[in-house]
Amino acid sequence: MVFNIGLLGLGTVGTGTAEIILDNFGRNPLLKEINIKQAGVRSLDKTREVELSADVMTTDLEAIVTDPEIDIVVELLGGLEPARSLILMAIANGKHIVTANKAVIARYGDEIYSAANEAGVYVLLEAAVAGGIPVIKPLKQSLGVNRIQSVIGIINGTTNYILTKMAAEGSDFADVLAEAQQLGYAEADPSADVDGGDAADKISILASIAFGERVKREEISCEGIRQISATDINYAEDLGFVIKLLAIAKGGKGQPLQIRVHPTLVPKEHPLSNINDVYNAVLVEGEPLGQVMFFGPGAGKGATASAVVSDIVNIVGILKSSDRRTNLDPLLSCSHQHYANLLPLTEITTRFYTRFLCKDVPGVIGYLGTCFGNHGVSLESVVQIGFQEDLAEIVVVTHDVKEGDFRQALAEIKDLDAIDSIPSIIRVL
Ligand SMILES: NC(=O)C1=CN([C@@H]2O[C@H](COP(=O)(O)OP(=O)(O)OC[C@H]3O[C@@H](n4cnc5c(N)ncnc54)[C@H](OP(=O)(O)O)[C@@H]3O)[C@@H](O)[C@H]2O)C=CC1
Ligand SMILES: N[C@@H](CC=O)C(=O)O
Ligand code: NA
Repeated sequence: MVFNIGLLGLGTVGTGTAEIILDNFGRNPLLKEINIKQAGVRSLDKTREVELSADVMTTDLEAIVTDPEIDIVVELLGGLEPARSLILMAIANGKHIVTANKAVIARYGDEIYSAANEAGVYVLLEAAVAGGIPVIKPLKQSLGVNRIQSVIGIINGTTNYILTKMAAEGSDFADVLAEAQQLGYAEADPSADVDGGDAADKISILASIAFGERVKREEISCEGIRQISATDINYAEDLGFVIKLLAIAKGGKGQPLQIRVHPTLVPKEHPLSNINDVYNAVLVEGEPLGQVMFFGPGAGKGATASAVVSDIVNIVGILKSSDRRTNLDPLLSCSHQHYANLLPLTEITTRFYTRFLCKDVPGVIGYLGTCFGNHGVSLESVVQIGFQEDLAEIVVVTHDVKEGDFRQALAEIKDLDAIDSIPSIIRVL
């Protein structure tokens, strides 16, 4: 049998996908039954790393998603439009979908999965979260009977690459970002990586699967890494931490979910502290399983294409074994009905690292302690690290506190005469 694929996009991931399909020796035998019928791109004049015949290449993407001979549409364009409309049009034409596009699923998953369920087609997206690491399918299937308590991940390769190089080599932020772009890790608009939006897209998808509810993407609190300085990386190191961009989803026991993305001081003995470069990791905690961690390459051509093609092969396997399209496998499809209630950030409990620049007047540490005490914030450590010109640099790490109480204490501290500025506030795992 031959299963026809329509590729939308032949960039980094599309090229990797075509390469695996065309070079099938020693891989899953089902690959031999997969044919790339069309590949849709923006420009036919670009030199391509992969050779596809001229009649396969097209700029007419609508013709691909409406082609009656195409069984599976593989969306690797990125961005919201035309990706969303093409996916919906493909579904309306009875095509199964494989996509790596977390941005479109995080925002339009509701619309896309409702249409797919109606049409009796699959929308598989293993490549959309943590690139080549199997995490979507394991969460849905292998871990599906657990009550999930938390999903904590380093799920953006670009920012992990940048933070690793800044910490290890003292590299400049802009230089390392350019390297990550060159290596094909970054999004077309890299601010999605750097400002945390890509990780927020991904954690909204993971949380939705782990906790069985839809998540409104716009409700996820999200901070990126632009403000992380060499000073904080060095102080974190001295205090026994590394700085990572974490995506955190916690819930269970009928409580509202908390979902957030922010740079975090991770203790060096924590398993996530050792995840470096473009590698990603997702730490899942559930009952009765306990902890399990998924680790591997989170971006890049081959790694991401591995997940894309595995999803294609999954659908081919189903198509070969059944012709009843209306009975979707519940472990591969999405049947969420309601939206989760998210806990406001002011209600979450976490530790904080805060760096203050203070006028070098007697008793300043005492003033800080009093303000924090007024709001029930207890301190794990207070260190006067050094001086910046004539200002004393003081670093405070709190115990677990409610974020709202901590912010109120900071508002009071900002008004103290002795405080010049508060250059950094970073949560601690
Ligand atoms: N790169 C990575 O490591 C990873 C990427 N992803 C996701 O995979 C998807 C693809 O990413 P990536 O391969 O890096 O992106 P690229 O920018 O490298 O490739 C995009 C491809 O889509 C084509 N394209 C884009 N817009 C249009 C349009 N309007 N009309 C026609 N063709 C269009 C481009 O055509 P042309 O070549 O002619 O310009 C190009 O071939 C994104 O959703 C991304 O988030 C997921 C995991 C990892
Ligand atoms: N830009 C993304 C690509 C994979 O999803 C990343 O850096 O992780
Ligand atoms: Na994945």
